[in-house]
Amino acid sequence: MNDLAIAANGLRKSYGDKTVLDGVDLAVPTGTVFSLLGPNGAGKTTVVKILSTLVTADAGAIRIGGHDPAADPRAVRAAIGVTGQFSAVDGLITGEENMLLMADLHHLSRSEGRRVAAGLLERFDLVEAAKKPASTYSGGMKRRLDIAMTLVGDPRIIFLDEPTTGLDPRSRHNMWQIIRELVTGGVTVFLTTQYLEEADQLADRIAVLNNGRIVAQGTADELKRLVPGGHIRLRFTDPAAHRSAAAALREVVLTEPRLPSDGGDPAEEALSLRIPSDGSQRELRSVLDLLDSAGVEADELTVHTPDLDDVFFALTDTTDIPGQAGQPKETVR
Ligand SMILES: Nc1ncnc2c1ncn2[C@@H]1O[C@H](COP(=O)(O)OP(=O)(O)OP(=O)(O)O)[C@@H](O)[C@H]1O
Repeated sequence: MNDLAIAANGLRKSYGDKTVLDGVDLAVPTGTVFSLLGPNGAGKTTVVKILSTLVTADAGAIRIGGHDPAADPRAVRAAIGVTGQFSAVDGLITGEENMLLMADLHHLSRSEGRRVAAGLLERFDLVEAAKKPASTYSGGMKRRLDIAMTLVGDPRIIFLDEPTTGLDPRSRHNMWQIIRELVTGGVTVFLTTQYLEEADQLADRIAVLNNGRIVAQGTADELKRLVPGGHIRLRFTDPAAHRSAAAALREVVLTEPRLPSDGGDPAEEALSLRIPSDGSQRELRSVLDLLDSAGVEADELTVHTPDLDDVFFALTDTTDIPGQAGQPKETVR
């Protein structure tokens, strides 16, 4: 069993009469990626701020790299790196100067600072841009520089608060690669993200935060098993074929009103059928057999297996989305 890089028990935090964290427990083994998911305002950034000594908790026991942030914030700060939603990069100076500034903050000697900065600029593919003002960098380059700056102090635990928000898919994949390499090097990563796919790709364990509490915690696969199974979706262009199929499949088909925010074309949706299914060959065959015996052919057949989106919508309330108050994304399966 790994040592815990991050351990928190019974974290509580209120601002005025608003309870932001209402008894949060977290355990992150050394050398793993832990992802905290939650809707906007769930309290993710507050957790990161507390664990990284920027804010004090009202209650709870915390250990970061074995140190208590309340009793020994310096030891915690020496062990961690934090890359927040708002970058530490100074746009007025060059990438290299930003790096050297960090080296100074970490009390590295001039020559050591230059060596570390050069190595990290190389590693993050910023050598060509190093002498240009950081304000001229793309979003992805700024984010890479931000992480490179975080690594100057060689932290063993890194907090990444929404590291890929606003990045294009290529930059996002580059960032994922960087995170994987950090973990291969033994670093522990605590990641908050709005992208469920990101947690799915990177995290060893995921916790879902909602209304100040952890409502589920586990591996991506464990979380996916918490929500009802997937479904087969059939689409038709011919209303008569749709009617025949609905009659043939009436025992198994799901009558499911689409939610306004699902964004599908209502006319198209009206010609769709959903059949709860585990996506197995046996279930697919029985649906196809029923369609065959009714003499109808679907224009499109897709198999939907539960993903983290389903988990997220099932476990977090969505009261801030008009038309979706308190409902999961898919009402029935
Ligand atoms: N300094 C503060 N004073 C008062 N309220 C605060 C403060 N910081 C955070 N909050 C409130 O605490 C709640 C949680 O905020 P937090 O930033 O932790 O959420 P989040 O999950 O990170 O959200 P997002 O995904 O939008 O960044 C919000 O309702 C926010 O308004």
